[in-house]
Amino acid sequence: MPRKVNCGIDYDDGYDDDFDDYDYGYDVEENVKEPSLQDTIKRGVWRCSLCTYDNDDAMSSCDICGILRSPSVSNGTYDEKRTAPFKFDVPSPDDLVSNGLHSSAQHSKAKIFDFKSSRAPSSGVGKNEAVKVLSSAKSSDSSHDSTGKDKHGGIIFSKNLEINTSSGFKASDKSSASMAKGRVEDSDGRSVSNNLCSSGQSSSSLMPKERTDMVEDGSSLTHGGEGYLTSNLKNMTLGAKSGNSKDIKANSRAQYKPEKWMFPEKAEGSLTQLNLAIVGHVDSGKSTLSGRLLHLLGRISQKEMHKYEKESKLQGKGSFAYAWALDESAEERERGVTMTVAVTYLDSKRYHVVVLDSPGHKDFVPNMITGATPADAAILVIDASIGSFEAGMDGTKGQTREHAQLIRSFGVDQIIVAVNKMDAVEYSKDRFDLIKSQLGTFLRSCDFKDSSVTWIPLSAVENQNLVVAPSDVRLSWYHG
Ligand SMILES: Nc1nc2c(ncn2[C@@H]2O[C@H](COP(=O)(O)OP(=O)(O)OP(=O)(O)O)[C@@H](O)[C@H]2O)c(=O)[nH]1
Repeated sequence: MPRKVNCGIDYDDGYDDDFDDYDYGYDVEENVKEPSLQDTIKRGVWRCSLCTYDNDDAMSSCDICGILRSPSVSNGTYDEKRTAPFKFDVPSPDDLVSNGLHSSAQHSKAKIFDFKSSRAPSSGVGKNEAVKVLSSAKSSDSSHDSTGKDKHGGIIFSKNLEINTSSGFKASDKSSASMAKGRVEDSDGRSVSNNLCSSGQSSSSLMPKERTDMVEDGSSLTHGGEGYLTSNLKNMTLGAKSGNSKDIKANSRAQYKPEKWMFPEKAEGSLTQLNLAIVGHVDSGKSTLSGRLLHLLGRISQKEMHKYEKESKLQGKGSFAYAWALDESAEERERGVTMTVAVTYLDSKRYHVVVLDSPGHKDFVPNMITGATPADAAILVIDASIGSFEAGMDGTKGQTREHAQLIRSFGVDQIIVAVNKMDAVEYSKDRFDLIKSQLGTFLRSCDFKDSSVTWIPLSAVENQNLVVAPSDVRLSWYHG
């Protein structure tokens, strides 16, 4: 179940109390009679057919669960006979929420990415900041401008990444809102991913895709890599996700065609949602990278960052300051380990990028599966340090392998490999090339095409190759 990461907006209601973050103006009174349906209709609200929340008449979808308002409810009138036509042989309302409504614009044009961007939330995902996925998995109960040139990778979000999407992920405005996701047991996830790599079948032969390359500048989508990290998201395109015979849910989704009224009217200028999973072995720096990007792109203010730095230092975990923006729970912060999928977003001119920061620890693979399933694209974060990359590639314990397999099984066929912590290996080209060679072979066995993988050497801690070209001379061999 997703939970928003609370960064960016301070819900100060003007009263100097301790509850500014949560004060929605609802004073609890005892013995207050529940308003009847008729009462709510008169008040200019409509009641959600799923969760029964009384929404303001102006809302086109439920503020709590995201279910669309039935077209039969209009102009303040309510036709009781015509409630939402959910049938048992079609996905439930929860499926609609979890599948997402915005990403379902499968034929939508791909647009150029620009991260200089706005802080305004898109209509697609609620007005708050972010969500954090709290899986019900049992384990969680335990204790700028891009001008890429080179042929390697890119500054992290930039060129050459074509995103295919068939799913979405609608984050409701309320933290408590349930974002129902299918619960996938660990064993299932593992067997699916294992089968994936052993199938040896080409995804394209199994699931012909409608893939529409609509990069506005018409630039090539061939990979090899160019630019810094953010510049590699600029050329993303949206189409149908590429699947595989073992694809977890592509088939079931493909069979179902939502009716027209189920899609909210897309306001002019509204953004298309793109779900970006951040995955990788434990401690590879996923949260630090995500936090750094949020900060660099203006989603975390300087003031908030100071707060995280101060608090993390006080707990003797100064190096986790950026990760704290994503890892919010006391336990996650104390252990320095992400346990649930943190969800936040970045807005570009065209896309509302929902960032799904996944846990890397093997105990939390079920959480990763639950939270990252709707991914349209992924950043696979690698720890370049000696021994750490090797640990992630370990056949039985390495989550680099497992996450790559899982992401592919979710239908994601384009990834950015963020070779992080390059500072720890003196930005060595040899180390980068070795990682690229070994991991590249494995990714190929998972049915990732070379042309769909972008490689970027970077350092989240030293802010190298994230949103601008690297300044450290030791990375001069990289021509991003
Ligand atoms: N030297 C160096 N350390 C880094 C870098 N990025 C992250 N780290 C450190 O790596 C440690 C783990 O970082 P996290 O961001 O928590 O890693 P994670 O992948 O999110 O961890 P899990 O979600 O628990 O798997 C922290 O001490 C970070 O400071 C980097 O670029 N260079």
